[in-house]
Amino acid sequence: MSDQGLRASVELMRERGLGPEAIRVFEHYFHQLQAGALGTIPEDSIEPLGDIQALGEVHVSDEEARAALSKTAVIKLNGGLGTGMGMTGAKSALEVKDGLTFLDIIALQVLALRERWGVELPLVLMNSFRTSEESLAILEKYPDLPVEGLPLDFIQNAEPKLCPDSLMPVRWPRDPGLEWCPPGHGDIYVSLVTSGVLDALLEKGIRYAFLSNSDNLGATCDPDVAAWMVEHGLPYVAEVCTRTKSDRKGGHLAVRKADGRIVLRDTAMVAEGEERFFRDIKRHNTFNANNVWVDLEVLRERMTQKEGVLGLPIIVNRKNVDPADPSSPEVIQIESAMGTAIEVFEGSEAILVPRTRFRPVKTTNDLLVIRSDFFSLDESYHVVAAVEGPEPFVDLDSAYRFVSGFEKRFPKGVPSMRDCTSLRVIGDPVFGRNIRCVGDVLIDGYRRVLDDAVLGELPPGAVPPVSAPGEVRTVDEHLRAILSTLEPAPTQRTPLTEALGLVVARDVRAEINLPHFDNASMDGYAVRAESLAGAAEAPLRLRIVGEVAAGQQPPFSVGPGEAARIMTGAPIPEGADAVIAVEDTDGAASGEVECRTAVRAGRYVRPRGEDVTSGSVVVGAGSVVGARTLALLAACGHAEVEVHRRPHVVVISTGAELVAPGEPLGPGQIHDSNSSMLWAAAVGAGASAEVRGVVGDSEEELIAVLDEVAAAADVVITSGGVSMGAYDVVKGALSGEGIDFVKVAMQPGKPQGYGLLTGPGGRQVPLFALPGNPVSSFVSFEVFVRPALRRLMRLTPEKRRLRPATLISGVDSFGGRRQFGRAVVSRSAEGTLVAAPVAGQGSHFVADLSRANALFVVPEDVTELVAGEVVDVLLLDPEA
Ligand SMILES: Nc1nc2c(c(=O)[nH]1)N[C@H]1C(S)=C(S)[C@@H](COP(=O)(O)OP(=O)(O)OC[C@H]3O[C@@H](n4cnc5c(N)ncnc54)[C@H](O)[C@@H]3O)O[C@H]1N2
Ligand code: MOO
Repeated sequence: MSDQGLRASVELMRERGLGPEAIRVFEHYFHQLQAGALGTIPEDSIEPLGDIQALGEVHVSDEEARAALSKTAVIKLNGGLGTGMGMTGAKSALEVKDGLTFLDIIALQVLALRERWGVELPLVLMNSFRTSEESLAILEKYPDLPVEGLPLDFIQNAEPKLCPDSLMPVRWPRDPGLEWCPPGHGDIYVSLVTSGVLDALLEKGIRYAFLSNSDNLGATCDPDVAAWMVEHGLPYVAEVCTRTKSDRKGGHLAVRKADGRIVLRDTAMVAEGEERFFRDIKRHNTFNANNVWVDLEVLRERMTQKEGVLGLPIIVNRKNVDPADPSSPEVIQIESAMGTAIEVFEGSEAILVPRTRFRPVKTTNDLLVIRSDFFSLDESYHVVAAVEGPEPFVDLDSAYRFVSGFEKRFPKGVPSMRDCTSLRVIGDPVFGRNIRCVGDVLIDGYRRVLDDAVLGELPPGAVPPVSAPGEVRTVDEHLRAILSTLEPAPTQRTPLTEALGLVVARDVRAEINLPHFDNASMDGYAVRAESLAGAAEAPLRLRIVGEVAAGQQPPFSVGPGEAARIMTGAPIPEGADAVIAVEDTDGAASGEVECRTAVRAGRYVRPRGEDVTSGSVVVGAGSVVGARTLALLAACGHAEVEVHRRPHVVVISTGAELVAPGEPLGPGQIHDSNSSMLWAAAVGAGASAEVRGVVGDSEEELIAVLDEVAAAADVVITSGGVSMGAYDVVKGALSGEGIDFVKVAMQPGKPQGYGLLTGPGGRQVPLFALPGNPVSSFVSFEVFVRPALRRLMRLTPEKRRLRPATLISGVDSFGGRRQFGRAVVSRSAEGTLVAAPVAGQGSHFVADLSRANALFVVPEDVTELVAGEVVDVLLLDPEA
């Protein structure tokens, strides 16, 4: 790697008009990147943060508060585009509450604070070039907002995205705007200098700045924190909140052993293999709320000293040049995080604040809760909960993920959530006006929810119309919930022999004719048909002018009275229009050949384009690649075909009792049979699969393994650890990680977990947590995982066909659960199917499972079937 990449980048930055500080900072990080810096913070270099000041215990007089606020400015990070919610403009322009956008609320919060405390309290946005105009237009509504001598915003710097190998600036002519990225929010310190805002603030006597994200409505400029900072003469204060299981992925503060300074370790800064320490919420028990207070004088001094290079830890972010297109080339974005500046200042402190100061709106689930009556805006435009207790948990289906889909489905406002503990929506119903959610609500499969509906509240003894979380789901509800999260896998050009069983993503056209040229279908002699007129009555002799074998191009032509010896597949020579088979001649190799029959023109000639004409569609989108398709594609000369990518499944078994087959059994131990079984079932369904092995009963170990596999797996299947036992590790580790644990009204397979695991770079990986009993695991695979894999591969039908079969013996079943029994199904003499249930129907009978070739289905409302009754069966093996 040479400095060529750096020179080219700097050149581009100059052309774009970026200032010397921005370029110096880029150079600084570029050299670090070249030197292989990863910006990681190893666990053994830090100690947990330890005891810190809690905001609740800070006592500040009104005078101190006013004094502190009078020297403070509010700066909002406002470059976010809300791409995660399908937005393309400024995220803060989204209407979030009572018809107000984030920016309206921010402006009103600031104006209210000014009035309450009689202070100037400037508000400044750090925009990107894409958010500035739209944001300032919203703030125009507030003529009193601007403060003399200060702009309402400044624009953050930009830098080129780099090619990972050459470190050259990436070129993306399709959309050159995507060749640039902001250098992370750590750039705020540089941009404050380059924009002149830092000097302007200090000139006005503003000494402190409160920095926070504009999508965090809890981040109000709290006078108590300001006063505490002033009282203790602190250069820098970071707000942290107590960490819960659902904050395992948020960055945390820690103390660096080497110099005792506080450092921030964000997700991207975790050393390989150390995820489990990072996620250990007992060890690192607070997270960084990204609300930061800085002494601007100290900042200026430091920036001057360091010529604008604050030296924040580098973050090497790997993305695709077009973030919306995962198949676009990978790039490196050099970034830094605002909060890491904590390590730069001697004497920085952290303060523990209530979670109400961390209320970001990252998803439309968050948006629903904020918009609802669970929260209201008080007279200072602070977001306050209208009722006590935890916020409702909301999980909307994928149709609501983008703001556009969300607005369309709540055209008359969001439901009342004051009395709601959870709301899950499966499917994509449109909600009417004035709807109330009470308790736990699950909406599944509705087309619309009517005006004035009360959801979840039922008179005593009534049967719920839909099941609520924690209660029992039907098999169909659970499958629908799973499938609603899945879309066909991205397409990929794939070599022929790797495409077997995959679905063709776009029509394939022939670029040549088949046959490619007129050729012989018999060994014999190429002739002009007219030369042999009359040969049937008396043999005729033709002069042999040459010979042509398959693979040759004849350099001669065949005239009247002439013949050329020809082999099957060889091109017909010019002049000839038919072939006489060698059997109808004397077989001479040279001189003259005696022909004993006449031939019509075209006889034994396979004309060019007879099979396939160039330009025609030979394999249509949607067809499944099999041996015959491969023959055709290969014949047409295609080495690759564009198909939906084969999903890669990783299988993990859990349980301390498990040992691998081949290992001796200790007391209480059993062999792991689910790993091999689920691996084979996945491969049988068309996926590629790998066995990751056994994880014992440690949550930390499981999380570490999942962190690792989430980087490459397309689907993860775990078995075991999902029921009610004391060591149910999967349920323990993954509840609150996006995985839902439910009971499904089926037997076997009642306890089930499913959800999307978040991997590196926000990759969403479907995870199935199947029950441990071997038969339960197998049946769960058949009923839930196989259809899901088929959806990813775009194979149809997703579910196995049900066929009628006559039971040859009776069976009992639980009422209220759909039973999937195991049976041997065969054909009767009349050709109908008969099903013989295997003897062992318990969830642990592996031998009877292996004997069976079908599952039979006993519906939920049936408790007994007698011999001779007809049941639906799913045949597990293809019929010959
Ligand atoms: N009190 C309750 N207990 C159980 C309930 C319940 O509702 N309340 N549900 C039962 C049902 S139904 C099932 S199914 C199982 C599911 O159990 P887990 O998923 O938690 O699985 P484990 O407890 O880890 O194991 C169950 C069983 O399967 C054996 N096993 C586990 N993994 C493997 C493997 N890889 N290869 C072979 N065998 C395996 C394990 O040794 C246990 O015997 O819970 C019931 N309990
Ligand atoms: O429902 Mo469990 O799955 O009986 O074995």
